[in-house]
Amino acid sequence: MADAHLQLVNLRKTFGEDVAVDHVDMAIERGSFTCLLGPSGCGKTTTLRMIAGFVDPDDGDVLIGGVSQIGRSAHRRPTSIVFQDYALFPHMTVEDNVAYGLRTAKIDKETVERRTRETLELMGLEGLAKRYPRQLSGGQQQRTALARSVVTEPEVLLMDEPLSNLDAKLRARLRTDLRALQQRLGITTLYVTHDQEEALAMGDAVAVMFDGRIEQSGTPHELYYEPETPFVADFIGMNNFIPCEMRKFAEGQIVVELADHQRLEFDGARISGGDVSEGEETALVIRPEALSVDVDGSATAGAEIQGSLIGSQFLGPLRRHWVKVAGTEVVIDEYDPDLEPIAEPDDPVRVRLPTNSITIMKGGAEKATRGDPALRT
Ligand SMILES: Nc1ncnc2c1ncn2[C@@H]1O[C@H](COP(=O)(O)OP(=O)(O)OP(=O)(O)O)[C@@H](O)[C@H]1O
Repeated sequence: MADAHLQLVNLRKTFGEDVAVDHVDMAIERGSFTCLLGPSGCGKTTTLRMIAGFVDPDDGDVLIGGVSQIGRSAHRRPTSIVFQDYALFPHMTVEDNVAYGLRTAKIDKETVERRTRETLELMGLEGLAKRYPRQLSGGQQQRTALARSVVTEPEVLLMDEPLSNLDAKLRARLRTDLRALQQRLGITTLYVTHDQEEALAMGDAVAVMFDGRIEQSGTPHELYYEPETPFVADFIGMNNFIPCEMRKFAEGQIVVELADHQRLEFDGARISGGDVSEGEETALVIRPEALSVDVDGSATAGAEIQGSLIGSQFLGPLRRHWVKVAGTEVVIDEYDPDLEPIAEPDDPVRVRLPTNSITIMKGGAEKATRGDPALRT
């Protein structure tokens, strides 16, 4: 990376027998907003705490601006952290909470006052300066916590699920505010979340973590459209995994066979996770919105498969269909407001799979069988 500001090199942390963080490498660009995304217990917070200096790694390095932070205590690192519960001092006003970090750094009174005032203004908190945390809404507390973290002008801002205590509407709005603020400050930010929608909406880059490891890093667009592992394909957005066996795998021609012996032929498809050999169990991975369903099934470009309708639901902007294909439940979203129910349950239907939206995922067969219980028959 051209200008990696924060770098994690082979970072590892165990708690007894548990490997919480397993050889993690990351390079975070200066001024960028990077999300560390993963399910509960995958090691996100431990990674953040190692960067901040609250947890010592067993192995590896944390570099900021090329300088190792190992052996430096938390308050000597050029980092600042915003916690999920904000951790505001309840007995201090907003103003004193914000000024706290500057006062403990023994900065002169005038500078403390000026920087506190500027930061309160930046956060739109100037009218609340004399209030106590208990007199603030959740969103205002969150902004105060953020103000307290940026007032010391850290090089790297670390955030651990800072929006998760807020209701859904406010959370969605604050994403935009937070992102705008980070861009104005140009501060390198690592943001931990388990919410994939939040990560896609906010991150310049997203690193997906699972079981202590980084499964894949990339832009939100890359993670959504080019998942490299079954975990990422399943975790980011909704995806169908249709188990199949590779029958022919050659340049310009791919033939797969489903469990009910239907064959599909494509002249090309995205292959993910490595080559799939002939005879290998694999899965077709395809998004609900890329599929379409038809009763009469007039032929179009791309592969088609037969199935039977399980049911349909009207969901406002879309109609969602569940179709059983070779023993697997496939979800299909059609974004057409005029769409009427296409058939009755159990009626035969034809599902179209546009070739350019299919990923053949090595190792996907296992995911397809384990799968999401909601998608299993
Ligand atoms: N101080 C500790 N002592 C023992 N085990 C710990 C400690 N801190 C974390 N762990 C374990 O390390 C693993 C990773 O935890 P971590 O909190 O980093 O995950 P996380 O992805 O942040 O999860 P969440 O989203 O639920 O906060 C978990 O199995 C957790 O139980």
